[in-house]
Amino acid sequence: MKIKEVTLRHLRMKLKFPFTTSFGTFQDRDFILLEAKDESGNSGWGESVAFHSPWYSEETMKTNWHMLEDYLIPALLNQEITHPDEVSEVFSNIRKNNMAKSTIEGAVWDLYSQQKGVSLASALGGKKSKIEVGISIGIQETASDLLRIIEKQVEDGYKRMKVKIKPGWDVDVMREVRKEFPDVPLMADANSAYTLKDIDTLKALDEFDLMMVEQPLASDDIIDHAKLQQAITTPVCLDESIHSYEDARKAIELGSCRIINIKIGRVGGLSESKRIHDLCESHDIPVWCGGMLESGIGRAHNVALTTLSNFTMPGDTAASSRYWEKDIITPEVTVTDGYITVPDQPGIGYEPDVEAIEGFTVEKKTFR
Ligand SMILES: O=C(O)CCC(=O)c1ccccc1C(=O)O
Ligand SMILES: [Mg+2]
Repeated sequence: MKIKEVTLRHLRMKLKFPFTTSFGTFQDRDFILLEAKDESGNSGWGESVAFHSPWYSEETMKTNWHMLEDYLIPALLNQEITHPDEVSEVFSNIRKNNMAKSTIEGAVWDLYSQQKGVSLASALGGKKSKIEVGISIGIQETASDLLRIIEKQVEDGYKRMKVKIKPGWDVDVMREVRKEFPDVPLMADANSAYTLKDIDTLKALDEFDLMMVEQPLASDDIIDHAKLQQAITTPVCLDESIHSYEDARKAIELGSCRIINIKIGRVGGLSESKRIHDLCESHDIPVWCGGMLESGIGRAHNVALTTLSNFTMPGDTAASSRYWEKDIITPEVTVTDGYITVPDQPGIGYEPDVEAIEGFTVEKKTFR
């Protein structure tokens, strides 16, 4: 296969509800959508999960646009590719910028599976026909607001509740949640809001029988997390700290976590996600698929990845309607009794809604 043409679009979509984490609040979602065309004129789609601002990681929508326009697209255009795993070789002399790389690699995976006539899920080696999903709930004004939201999500069937925490919104809040929902599968995500000085607070979370605490310490750390994991009974899950197979290998070797959240963009694409998945599987480390407030395109890639066997814990890939008044794929991603049915059509399995995409487009550029 050869990529003959790439179109970048800057989209701006309004989130239904503001989403607050320990590092800031998201209201609008600005992101890049990438369409790659092969020699037969088929289109493959990829989404950059980089945010407008460098809060979650150093990458932003603009750094991704720059990397794609000036390095990644020129490197890949007209190159003969027989398998998407080769994309990372084409980019091997370009350091990091994983979310930018993943944007175009995802589109190549979509094209590849269309050409093979199989779903992206089965091209990746996934076997599940439905996947179990949970939901991530941002920091609220009051604990009672949080409790009402959890009540609604439990009613809607979501399989586990993830509550965002930060200093001052942690132990007391989790205690209230546990009191009202003693049996609900529950976890907390700190997005790096703590240090080892807060060890007593983090130890106090052990009382709530959490499935895990996600990324409590620094976004680039695996040493202190290993110390923390020694000191608490709640399993530590790493998100921000894992950018590659090598990071995962070292974290497992050090005992920095017992669970890993895989985000396709953060690790540079689906091929690397699969390698991390396989490594974790061989070490009995369960994985789950994280979310980045994606539109339908990124969401479809997450659904496909989650069909791999070691995705044994519910991920953050909730229904399109949780985020958007109108998504950019048809059908939208829907959740029934906590499950998403995996599409079996070739490629990502959802149809990009080009009219809706054009409606959200702020800027567009085509490269040949
Ligand atoms: O619903 C989602 O897409 C996941 C929401 C979420 O938890 C999140 C959202 C923005 C940035 C980081 C994270 C995270 O998983 O840490
Ligand atoms: Mg997280």
